[in-house]
Amino acid sequence: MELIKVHGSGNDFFILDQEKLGRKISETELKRLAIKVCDRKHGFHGGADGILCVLPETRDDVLGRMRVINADGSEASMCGNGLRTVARYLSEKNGKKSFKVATMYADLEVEQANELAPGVKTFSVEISPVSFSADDLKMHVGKEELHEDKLEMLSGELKFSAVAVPNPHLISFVDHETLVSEDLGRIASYLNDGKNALFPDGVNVSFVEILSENEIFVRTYERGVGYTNACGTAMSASSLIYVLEKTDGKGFEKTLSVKNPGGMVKTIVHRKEDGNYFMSLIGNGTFVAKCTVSLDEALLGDFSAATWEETGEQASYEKFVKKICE
Ligand SMILES: N[C@@H](CCC[C@H](N)C(=O)O)C(=O)O
Repeated sequence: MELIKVHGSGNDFFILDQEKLGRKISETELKRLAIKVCDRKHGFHGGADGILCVLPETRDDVLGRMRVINADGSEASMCGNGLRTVARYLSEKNGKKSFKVATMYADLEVEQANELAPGVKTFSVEISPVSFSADDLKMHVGKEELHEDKLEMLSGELKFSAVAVPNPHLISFVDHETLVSEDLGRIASYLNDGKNALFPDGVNVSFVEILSENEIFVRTYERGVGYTNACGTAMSASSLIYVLEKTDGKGFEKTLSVKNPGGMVKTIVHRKEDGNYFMSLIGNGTFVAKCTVSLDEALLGDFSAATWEETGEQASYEKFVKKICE
């Protein structure tokens, strides 16, 4: 089986192209594969945040389908950082620069963009559909929507907004001290324990610090994963809430820099004529290594005979991160 180790802002994945596998991988195998391969201690080459399974599509403008399997084997409806890497994969496979990728709930527009820095392949992807409704969020907080509201059961101080893009996100604007505190882990691990009444299906939780008018920092604890270097849908959701709550709506169609522990992306928040929102998420789609591993051995967690061939792209990405941190 061929795998490609990829990342978007340090949010890392293995791409598995179902078409190249030769046989259909079963649901049980896919879940088990994600758990085994992604394990940070015993997985393949340091593990990953998830597996991105690429499946064929027959429609002309849709070049493929992306399925997102989190490190714990659960399936997510979307993955923004992952979609950039899948967009790049399908772009190179089909020799096209602009097309659509099917995801669980929508066919999303993707296109190659100007490189963020020399040697850093960059893609822009659509993040949508957007919903604030408790039903779509599978949220039970006694309110239909959450917009900068307190949730006393989580914190006496913090205010939260909730939005599905379409995976669920809970967002709080905080000061720097709170951003780096243990509060994020405490709140997010409780909300993702599978037992709590507020988000029984879990939720991605982000703390956001406003750095300047056009710059925010987003730190995320992901459902099904834990702390990540970055979460693309969280950065898009945070950008939307930022524009709605902190710019009096003046931030639409403006490019925002979104810093994260793994690097930086750009976002643009759009409002359509029908009043609906969508975001453009622009950032790296880095291929770290091309790998081969036997599926049967991977399912047993045995990677002793696997191969790992670095592409050399990571060096350019690290140079880019060094520059933005100066
Ligand atoms: N890292 C992703 C989101 C992956 C899915 C998430 N953990 C969930 O369960 O919703 C991103 O870049 O958006």
